Amino acid sequence: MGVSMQGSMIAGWMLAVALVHGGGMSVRDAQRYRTETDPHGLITELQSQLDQSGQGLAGAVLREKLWLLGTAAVNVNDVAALHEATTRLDELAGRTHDPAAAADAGFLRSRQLIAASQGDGISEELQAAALVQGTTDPVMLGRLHYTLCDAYAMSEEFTKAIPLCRRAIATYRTQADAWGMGNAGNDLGIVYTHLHRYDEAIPAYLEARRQFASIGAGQMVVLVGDNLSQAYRKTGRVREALALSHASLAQEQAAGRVSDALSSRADIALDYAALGQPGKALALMDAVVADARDAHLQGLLPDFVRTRSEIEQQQGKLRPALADAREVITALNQRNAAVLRSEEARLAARYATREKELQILALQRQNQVKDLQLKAAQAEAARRGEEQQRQSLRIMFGRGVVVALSLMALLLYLLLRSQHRHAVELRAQALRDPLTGVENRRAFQQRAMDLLAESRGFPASTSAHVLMLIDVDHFKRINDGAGHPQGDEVLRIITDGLRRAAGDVGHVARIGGEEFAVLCPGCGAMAGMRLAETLRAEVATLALPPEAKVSTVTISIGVAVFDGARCHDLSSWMRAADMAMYEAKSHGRNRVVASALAT
Ligand SMILES: Nc1nc2c(ncn2[C@@H]2O[C@H](COP(=O)(O)OP(=O)(O)OP(=O)(O)O)[C@@H](O)[C@H]2O)c(=O)[nH]1
Repeated sequence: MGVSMQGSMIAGWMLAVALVHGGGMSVRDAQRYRTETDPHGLITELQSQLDQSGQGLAGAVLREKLWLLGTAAVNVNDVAALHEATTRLDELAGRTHDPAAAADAGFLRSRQLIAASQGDGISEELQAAALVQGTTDPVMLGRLHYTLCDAYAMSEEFTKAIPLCRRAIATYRTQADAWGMGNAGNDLGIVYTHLHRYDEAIPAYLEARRQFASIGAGQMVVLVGDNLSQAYRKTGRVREALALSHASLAQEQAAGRVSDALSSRADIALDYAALGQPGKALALMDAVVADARDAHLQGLLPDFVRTRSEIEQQQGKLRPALADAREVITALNQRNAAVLRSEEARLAARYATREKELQILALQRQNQVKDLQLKAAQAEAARRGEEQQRQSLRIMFGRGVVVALSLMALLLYLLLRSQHRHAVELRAQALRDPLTGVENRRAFQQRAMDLLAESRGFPASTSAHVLMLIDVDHFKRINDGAGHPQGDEVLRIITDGLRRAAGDVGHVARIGGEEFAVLCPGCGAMAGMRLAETLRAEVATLALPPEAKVSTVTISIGVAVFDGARCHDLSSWMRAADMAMYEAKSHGRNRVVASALAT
C-alpha cells in the first residue's frame, strides 16, 4: 500500500534529492525513498546500472537493486520494468540457489497482482514468504513481515493485516530501521482508518511521521500527515487537522505539486467552515475553484465545486449552492458518461474476452471431465468384462468340474457296482455248481471246515456231525445210452430230489462228476442214517424223462460220523465216508453203508 495513497509524485524526486543531501539519509534509505518520490528516475538509473555492470555485481547487491527496481515499477505500474526485475531475480535464484531472490520475485509479483486487482496476490505472497520462512537475514526478515502486512492491507483484509503490520514494526525496530517503521506504521494507520478505529490510527500515523522525519524523508512526513489529518477530521480534532493541512500545503507548494496543493487548500477551507469561519472558507474555495479551472484540472474540479456548494449551503447562499451542485452534476455526468463509455467499452471487451476464455475453459473442463468419465467407464467396463470373463470361466470350469466329477463318480459307482456284482457273481460262481445250482466241492469243503472249527471244544454229548458221500450208480450207462446232455439232465433231477429230501437238515453239494456230498451238522448218527436212507429212496423213486432211456436211477451212500478221534479232520472224515460209499458199491449199489470207522 505504501504511502502513495495521497496523490501523485510529480516532480517529487527533486525534493527527495534535496532532502537526501540535506538530511544525511543513508544511501539505502535514499534509494527506498526514491521508489516513492522518484520511481521513474530510479527505474531508469537502476536499469542503466544493471545493463552496464549487472553481471559483475555480487548476489546480495544485485538482489537489492532488483528489489528496488521492482518496487519502483510497482509504484508506477511499469509492467516492463517489473517484468525485468522479477525475471532477473528468478534467474539469480536459479543461478545462486538463493531462496531470498526467488522470494523477492514472488513478493513483487504479489504486490503487482494486488495493485492491479488481478489474480490471487495473497496466495503468491504466501508462497514467496514460505521460501524464506525462518530466515535470519535482518533485511529479508523485515521485508517478509512488511510485505505480508502490505499485501493483506492492500487486499482489504484489514483484521489480518493488523498483527502482521505490528510484527513488521517490531522487526524494523530491532534493526533501528526508521524507513521500515515509517512504512509499516503508515500501513497500520491506514488499516485502522478503514476499520474506523481512528483512535488507534492516529498514534500509528504519528509514529510513522516521526520515523520518516528522523531520516529526513520530508515528503513521506507530509504524505503520512495527510492521512493523519483525515483521521483528526474524522474525530473532530479540526485544529490539528488544519495544522497538518497547512504543513502539507507548504510542502506541496514548495515541490510544485499543484493538484495536491489545491486538495490541501480545499481541506483547509473545510476546516475553516468547521471552525465557524464560513466567509474565510468560502473565499478560499472560490480561489481553489478558479485555480483549478485555470490549471484545467477537470478531474478535481467537481470535488472542489461540490465542497464550495456545501459551504455555500451552510451560509444559506442557496442560489450559488444550487448552481454549483448543477455544475457538479453536469461535470460528473459528462465525465462519468465519457468515463463510463470507455469504461463500459473496456469492461465489455474484457468481459467478452473473459467470457470467451471462461467458455473455453468450461468446455475444456467439460471435455476433461467427459474424457475422464469415458476413461473411467472404459476401465470399469474392461474390468467388469474381465471379471465376467473370469467369472464365466470359473463358472464354466466349475460346472465342467462338477459335471466331470459327477460323471466320474457315476462311472466309478457303476464300475464299482458292476465290479461288486461281478465279484459277487464270481464268488457265487466259485462256490456254486453251474449245472445243478448247489454248492460245489470248494464250498462244501469250506462249509465243512467252518463247521469243524466251530465244533472244536464242544462237549462230547453234543449231537455228532454226519457226512454222506453219494455216487450215482452206473451213470456211465445213461451217458452212453442217452447222451451227455441227457446225463446232465438226470444229474439235475437227482440234485433236486436230494435237496428236497435233505430239507433243512442236510446241505447238498455236488463234489464231482456224478458225486454228491450231504453235510448234516449236529444231526447225530441215527438221524444221519435215517436221512441217508430217505435220500436213497427218494432218488430211486425219481421219475426220469423218456429221453434218459432209463426209467430209474439209484445212488450209493457212504455215511461217516465225525467222532473227533478216528475222524479228527476233514480229510479223515471224508476218507471214512468214501470208504463206506465204496463198500455200498461193492455190496450191490443202491444202498447206505455206515463207515466202519465211525460205528
Ligand atoms: N453227463 C455227464 N456225465 C458225467 C459227468 N461227469 C462224469 N460223467 C460221467 O460219469 C461216468 C462215471 O462212470 P464210472 O466212474 O465208470 O462209474 P459208473 O458208470 O457211475 O459206475 P459205478 O460208479 O461203478 O456205479 C462217466 O461216464 C463220466 O463220463 C457230467 O457232468 N455229466
